[in-house]
Amino acid sequence: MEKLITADEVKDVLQYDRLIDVMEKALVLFSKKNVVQPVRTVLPVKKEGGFFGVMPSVCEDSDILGVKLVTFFPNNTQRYGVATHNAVIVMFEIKTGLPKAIMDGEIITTMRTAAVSAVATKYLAPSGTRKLAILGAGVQARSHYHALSKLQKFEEITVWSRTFDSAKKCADEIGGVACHTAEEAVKDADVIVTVTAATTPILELKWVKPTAHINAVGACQPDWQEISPELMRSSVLYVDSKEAAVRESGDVILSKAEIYSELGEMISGEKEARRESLTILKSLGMAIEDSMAGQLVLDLLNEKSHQSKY
Ligand SMILES: NC(=O)C1=CN([C@@H]2O[C@H](COP(=O)(O)OP(=O)(O)OC[C@H]3O[C@@H](n4cnc5c(N)ncnc54)[C@H](O)[C@@H]3O)[C@@H](O)[C@H]2O)C=CC1
Ligand SMILES: O=C([O-])C1=[NH+]CCC1
Repeated sequence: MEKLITADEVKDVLQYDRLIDVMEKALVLFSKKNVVQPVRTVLPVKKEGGFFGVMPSVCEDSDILGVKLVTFFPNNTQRYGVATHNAVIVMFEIKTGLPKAIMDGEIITTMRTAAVSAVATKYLAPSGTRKLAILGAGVQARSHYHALSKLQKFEEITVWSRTFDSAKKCADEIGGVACHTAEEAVKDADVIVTVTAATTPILELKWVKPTAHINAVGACQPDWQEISPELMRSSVLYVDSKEAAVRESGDVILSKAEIYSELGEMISGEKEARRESLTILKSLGMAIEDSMAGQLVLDLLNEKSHQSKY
């Protein structure tokens, strides 16, 4: 094995511009059935109310063979002062199957999830978008602000979370305004991001603009919800993977909402980008996103070492 790559090294090279392009490619490859990837294996870790997820993927057309091992321990930040999501990614040579790198997967999880939401927002946000609302004030709240700001400068940004103090801290960091209620935060918002660890709905149909685009990123278990069933059923629903959405997403399963399209099908023009309708991306996270982001990190480290030599 050639490389062990730390979180700092990943952070040093990974940039949203390149990552957003790579995620767009990953979504299309997946929907065109060029990726072999089972729905995530999830093992519960009951004492901490968490889980251990195993996410392998192969894409022979892009020389990708990798796996992410990820944990979600929702009480970590409050109890132990560490991140709630932790991960490693292992990359293998497609030709020989030899392992080529083990890298930190926390930064990649943080950034690739926001980059996928940026891809969806690029196609689905209404014209004249000016206001972004973020529900949740943790790691993904911040990464979503950074990734979505690559698309445009928002005139207004609001943040709501479980406690006003955490919303205020996040809002101060990103130049937004903290709100006391989710309803207040999403009023007139063109783009809404739900990035909470909530397990019951926090966003209602009657609060949102009829043309809003919502990136629904939390609630990745079949009995967890972030979005009200009425809002799910009233929106044009996009998902990263249909197979995963009907197995893993409580928002999809419990509302019985109809899925309109995978993101990859919409990007490649097989399905419409319904920009002027109320749209939701239900994002669960896919293994191919991690493996392709992992390969991007290897490519960027390679480019960096060449630059320093010449
Ligand atoms: N779709 C995907 O690819 C991915 C999804 N996620 C999901 O995104 C969500 C956010 O992740 P992180 O920011 O890393 O977590 P985090 O632990 O850093 O932040 C979670 C935030 O949710 C808030 N929160 C917790 N319970 C709440 C409730 N009942 N109501 C309102 N707010 C509540 C917390 O106060 C905190 O601000 C999680 O559900 C996570 O599983 C994370 C990574 C990838
Ligand atoms: O894709 C991912 O890594 C995750 N999705 C939900 C929790 C972690």
